[in-house]
Amino acid sequence: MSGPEHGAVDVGVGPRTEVDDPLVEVADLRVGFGGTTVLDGVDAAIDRGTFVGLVGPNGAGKTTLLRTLNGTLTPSSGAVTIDGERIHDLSSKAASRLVATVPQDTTVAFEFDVRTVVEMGRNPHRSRFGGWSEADTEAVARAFEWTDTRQFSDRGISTLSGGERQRVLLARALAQESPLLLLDEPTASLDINHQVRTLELVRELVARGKTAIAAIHDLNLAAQYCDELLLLSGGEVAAVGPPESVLTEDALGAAFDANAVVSRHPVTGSVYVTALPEGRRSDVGAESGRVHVVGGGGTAARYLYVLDAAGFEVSAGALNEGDTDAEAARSLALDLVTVDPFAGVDAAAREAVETRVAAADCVLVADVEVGTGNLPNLRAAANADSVVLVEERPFAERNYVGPEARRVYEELRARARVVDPSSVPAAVAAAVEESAPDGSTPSQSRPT
Ligand SMILES: Nc1ncnc2c1ncn2[C@@H]1O[C@H](COP(=O)(O)OP(=O)(O)OP(=O)(O)O)[C@@H](O)[C@H]1O
Repeated sequence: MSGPEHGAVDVGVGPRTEVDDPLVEVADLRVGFGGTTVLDGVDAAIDRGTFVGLVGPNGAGKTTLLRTLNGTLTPSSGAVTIDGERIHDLSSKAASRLVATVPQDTTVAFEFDVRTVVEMGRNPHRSRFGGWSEADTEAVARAFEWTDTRQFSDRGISTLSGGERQRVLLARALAQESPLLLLDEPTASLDINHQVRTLELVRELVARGKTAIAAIHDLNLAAQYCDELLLLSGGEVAAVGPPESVLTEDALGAAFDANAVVSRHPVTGSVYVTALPEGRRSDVGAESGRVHVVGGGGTAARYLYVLDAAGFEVSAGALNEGDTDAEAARSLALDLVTVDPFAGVDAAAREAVETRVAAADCVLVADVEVGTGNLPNLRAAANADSVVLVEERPFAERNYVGPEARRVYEELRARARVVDPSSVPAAVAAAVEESAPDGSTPSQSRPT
């Protein structure tokens, strides 16, 4: 496989072995436990300087593949070659000079202090009686700095939180200075800030020539950060290639048995997967009826995607120009009412919103802040003739700007149906059906 910077890539689905400059080659790998085959004929070739995301459902074999790549598990047949060396023929020290691993389980068997744990990353480079070199000191210092863990260096490893421990084990792996870095769920216990920092760091290391393979459950993070994805399903490679060629609705349906809509993220531009509730896959693209969505600040973007993909005629607004939800609506070519940022909803925009609300078979109010900018939208929703759905958030947690905002929102909520986020598409479908009784067709034409 090759990263974007490596020129032409084959975007076809299915295992590929033709790459420009492979660091890792996996040939017909079979791995089993007892009588059960877990990896069944896996082929892969991974270019230097590529960040590959290993994705797939629980039990697909991602961890097993990583543990076979680093030599911990021995395959029943097939081979793993890293930098021209068959990994299973090497001593564990020689293998550790080629591959470093950040494991999923961050438990460390003994109570070491953090500095000692990070320094262990240098063991593969040191001779039995060799002292501590300048290169060792520098590698450890860099690893601390990159992972923002120096402040833990004197603490016992077991006193750290799961996320802090994960960063320390990343530091140990970086101190190892191997050309290949394996990460098993590197963001699983990290807060959102450290998730992004960790993946940005991996990207930076990859830009400097390292090759990284990470098992990542979050398909959207994987799509955003990885050059290529390898989708494992039932121990086989179901698809491999750039994220947009791997994360297709059909491939996700087959591998995860999931009802998913694939679109583009309005801010990052990467492929974006939204899981739909069970049982609605057959309705993708098949729904009809008009839905007006009140959102703002990114609260509504995913509903705009999901409802549009389901086939509804969706309008949105009024939203500030440049707002994340406005961008999402625009990228989907939805019927959008916008106002200039901070200008407020003027009379023309209010009328445009009221026209759309009146024409809608259902109005959906996303988890918005209740403030001056949104009041005309919320008033229009409160006066709608059709079913109004409000995404639930406890009153106490809402941010009201003034008593009028609270009054309008309470009025709205008193007449609206409260829905939880996972049931929005189903609730909209039911609401639209109610507004078109006896099989009549819900409205389809756009208000002008
Ligand atoms: N030591 C073992 N003994 C027996 N079976 C095992 C062992 N390790 C893994 N398995 C089985 O192999 C299959 C693949 O497991 P693996 O951990 O590689 O999947 P995974 O894709 O990483 O899953 P997850 O997403 O849940 O972490 C599973 O069915 C698992 O139960």
